[in-house]
Amino acid sequence: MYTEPVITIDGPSGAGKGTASTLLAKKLGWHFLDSGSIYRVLAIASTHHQIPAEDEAGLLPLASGLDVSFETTDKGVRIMLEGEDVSDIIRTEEVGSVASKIASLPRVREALLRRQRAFKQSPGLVADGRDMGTVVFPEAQAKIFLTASAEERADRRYKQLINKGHDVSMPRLLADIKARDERDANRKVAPLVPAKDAFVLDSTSLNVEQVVEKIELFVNEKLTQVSN
Ligand SMILES: Nc1ncnc2c1ncn2[C@@H]1O[C@H](COP(=O)(O)OP(=O)(O)OP(=O)(O)O)[C@@H](O)[C@H]1O
Ligand SMILES: Nc1ccn([C@@H]2O[C@H](COP(=O)(O)O)[C@@H](O)[C@H]2O)c(=O)n1
Repeated sequence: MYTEPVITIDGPSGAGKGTASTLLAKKLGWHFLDSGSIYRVLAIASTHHQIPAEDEAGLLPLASGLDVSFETTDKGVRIMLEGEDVSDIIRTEEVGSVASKIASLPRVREALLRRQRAFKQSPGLVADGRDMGTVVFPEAQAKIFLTASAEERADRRYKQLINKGHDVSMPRLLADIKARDERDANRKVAPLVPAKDAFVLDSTSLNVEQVVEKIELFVNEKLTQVSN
């Protein structure tokens, strides 16, 4: 039976997954799923509704009925929560940290599965996250696990946030990233691990173009194997 092709790019925060996935999806003309943004939006919604990040039963209805939409505008894709544009505020490390606490709750993850799988549409999907290749799209034709040292990732995030006018402290950022890595990698459900059949790519000393080039080589090889 025909099924739309999927490329997954998983890895820790700041490894460059979103950057590489967006470029790849654009080149292929495929859809793109930034699954982390869904956890981040849920983190904002939990704050709006005053539900603590540990309250799984309280968060469950919020996760199941999350009123999030992705709207394409002149300023790129805007992420809307309950009609409000949250594209910028979801990017802070504080929101990432709450998202990572919420993401450790098994029933919340389960409730978000269908929403993520709905992104798999013709002509294909590039999906970025932590468990895209292991849990959400285990059938994906090409799986990449993109990583980089924590110091390099913190440095990239620092520059990104400073450019957006945020006030950030580098030692705090590095500590937050390490804490998030630890939580994501050690949770019981869908931990941050490379899929068995993933291409593991360390981008610490690679620029964006080099990363995309290596991913494209791997993807082309995989997609050719599938079509033969
Ligand atoms: N290879 C690279 N070299 C230098 N900077 C990079 C590289 N890849 C991405 N960046 C920059 O690092 C920052 C973080 O990248 P990006 O948002 O793609 O990471 P991510 O893995 O998707 O993070 P998260 O999972 O937290 O969303 C961005 O400012 C991006 O431009
Ligand atoms: N597939 C995913 C994607 C994300 N998470 C959790 O959300 C946090 C924020 O993700 P970003 O990619 O936007 O940084 C992340 O730290 C994870 O805890 C996830 O569990 N699964």
